[in-house]
Amino acid sequence: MAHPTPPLPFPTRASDAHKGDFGSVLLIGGSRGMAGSIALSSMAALKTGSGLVSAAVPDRCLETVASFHPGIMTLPLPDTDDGQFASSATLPSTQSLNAVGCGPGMRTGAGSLRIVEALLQQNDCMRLMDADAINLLSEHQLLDRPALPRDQSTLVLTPHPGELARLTGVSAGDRPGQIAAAKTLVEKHGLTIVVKGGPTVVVGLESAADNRNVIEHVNNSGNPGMATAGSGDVLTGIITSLLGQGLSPWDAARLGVFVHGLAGDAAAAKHSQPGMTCAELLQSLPDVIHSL
Ligand SMILES: NC(=O)C1=CN([C@@H]2O[C@H](COP(=O)(O)OP(=O)(O)OC[C@H]3O[C@@H](n4cnc5c(N)ncnc54)[C@H](O)[C@@H]3O)[C@@H](O)[C@H]2O)[C@@H](O)CC1
Ligand SMILES: Nc1ncnc2c1ncn2[C@@H]1O[C@H](COP(=O)(O)OP(=O)(O)O)[C@@H](O)[C@H]1O
Ligand SMILES: [Mg+2]
Repeated sequence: MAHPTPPLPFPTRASDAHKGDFGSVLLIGGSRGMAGSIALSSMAALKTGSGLVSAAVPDRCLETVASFHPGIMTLPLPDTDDGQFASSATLPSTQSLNAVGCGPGMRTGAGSLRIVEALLQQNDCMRLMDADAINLLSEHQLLDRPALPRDQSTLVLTPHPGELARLTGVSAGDRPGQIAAAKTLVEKHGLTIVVKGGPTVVVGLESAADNRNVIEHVNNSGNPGMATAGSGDVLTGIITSLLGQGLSPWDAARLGVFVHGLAGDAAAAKHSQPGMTCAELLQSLPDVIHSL
């Protein structure tokens, strides 16, 4: 069946390519009770082409996350008795990484705060913040801190309307107001924001370096069957994977939401909108990439 046109082609592979050509990415998050979230992100990164995928998780979640997929490498960080990052947890070195995705299922304790604060400083690395990483930006007004590096053009945020309401103060029901508030943040910090929903809108800068023109892109794939737990965690992995494969934040965000929506459409066609879950969304990724 014909599908909508992708905003750009999916990265292709040279015949002599090796895994180092497709990026090493790190997903940070999860907590006891929400280990599935970061596992979903990690599996989505693997299924959209990342060469190497590691998940940094609270120590006691390691076996759970590792057992979801044999391709996921795991990195245990110190944790609290209730299974979230402890205040002694630090951001792993980003030096050998091509992209980092942070936030799903992480909760918002002291360790998570430390990690997000450190990640904000790493503007030489492609980064995505979702879910609790965004909630920490809101709770502690981290984007307003004087120590924030001015250039955040390597940062992508993927809030759902509830998270964007916390970040901007504009209520989740006011879609035009939310998009306008996202544009203001983009203009101020140079970052890219994926305003999730039906349809998802990507807001970014025309040219991150020297041009402050804010532009938007409305995604044309996806369906309400995707309003199911874990859908957004899958998107986190997809966009992080594409960032790690060398796409710009603007391209990774646009292609990522397109592929995610297309996988949602394939999952709904096979399993129905009410019947599809994040598992079918994830499983559909290889087929839809094949169809591009
Ligand atoms: N398997 C897992 O471990 C899962 C873990 N998850 C994690 O659970 C934590 C909490 O995330 P949630 O997103 O559930 O909780 P939130 O409290 O952030 O979001 C839910 C609230 O946001 C508002 N909201 C969300 N979407 C909206 C929309 N389209 N229109 C209007 N209002 C909207 C509503 O007020 C809703 O009650 C995060 O860390 C997340 O990553 C979820 O991703 C679900 C799956
Ligand atoms: N009505 C809808 N139409 C299209 N896509 C939707 C719809 N509702 C939700 N989605 C998509 O599903 C995902 C939900 O993300 P999120 O709320 O973060 O889920 P979770 O945190 O449970 O993983 C987003 O990518 C969003 O765009
Ligand atoms: Mg989410």
